[in-house]
Amino acid sequence: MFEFRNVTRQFGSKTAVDSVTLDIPAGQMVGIIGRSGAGKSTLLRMINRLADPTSGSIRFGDRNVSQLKGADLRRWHRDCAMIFQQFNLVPRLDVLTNVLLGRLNHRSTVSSILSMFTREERIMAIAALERLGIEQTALQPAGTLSGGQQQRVAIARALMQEPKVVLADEPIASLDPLNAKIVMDALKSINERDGITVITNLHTLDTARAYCQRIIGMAAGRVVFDGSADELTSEAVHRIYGAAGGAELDETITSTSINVPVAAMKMQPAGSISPLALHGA
Ligand SMILES: Nc1ncnc2c1ncn2[C@@H]1O[C@H](COP(=O)(O)OP(=O)(O)OP(=O)(O)O)[C@@H](O)[C@H]1O
Repeated sequence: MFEFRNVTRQFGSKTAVDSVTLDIPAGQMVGIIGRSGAGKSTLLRMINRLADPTSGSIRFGDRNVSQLKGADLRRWHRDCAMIFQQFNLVPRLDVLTNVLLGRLNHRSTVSSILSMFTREERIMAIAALERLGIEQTALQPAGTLSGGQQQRVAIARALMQEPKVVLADEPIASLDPLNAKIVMDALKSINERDGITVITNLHTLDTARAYCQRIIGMAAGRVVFDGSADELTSEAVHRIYGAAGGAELDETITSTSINVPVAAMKMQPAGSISPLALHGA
């Protein structure tokens, strides 16, 4: 269970996250939506301690996440895996080794430096790749894979951590609709099958509606919506996307068109704007 209490993060005079108070029970799949600059990434980064709150606190069970240091912080990084828009793999290392790197926080420094992974860990890594449907890429350099495959490797690496929480920062923003669906299906499976809490930033409403049991809408650093897909009315959509700009907003422009048939996407004339180009609109 996460407890956010008046979490605020300032960068100079800019308030990126403004007094956020939330509870997230274990096992939820939560989508955070909002315009570019609404504070979504900063909120996620504070959970993973890539940024610290200027004030307020984030607790997970009996741990005060914002105060963890040393071995406790390393344990937190093990329990809280993060997936990024740009995958963050080591491109020249093979896929299997990239996945095995997810075990580093489980190991002593010496065995990590020597890359001494056990047979069990290698079997576990192959099983994770099989689960994501990319075991045939195990020996390829990660940098030679397509974006969708690389994101699946990143998810396999996250699974190797045996985390309690997976944070995903715009995990499908660089992907075509078919790969976006594969990656979101994988995150949903991690949530439903393994009971892992998943918190993901999404630029797009339709994805949040389709995959997340709970949607949190942010505007100008504040939570302006918190509810289910059914509760996300057009009035709520305007509160989330309109508050920052005031412009009239058509819900379709926040869509990845994850449900658009791939054939239809391919039929677009060269040079036309694909729905994906509208990310962050
Ligand atoms: N390291 C930083 N230094 C200065 N300002 C920052 C920093 N990180 C974020 N900001 C500012 O804080 C605000 C929120 O940024 P954040 O990246 O959290 O938004 P976001 O909703 O994730 O946007 P996007 O969807 O574009 O990633 C923005 O105005 C941004 O410019």
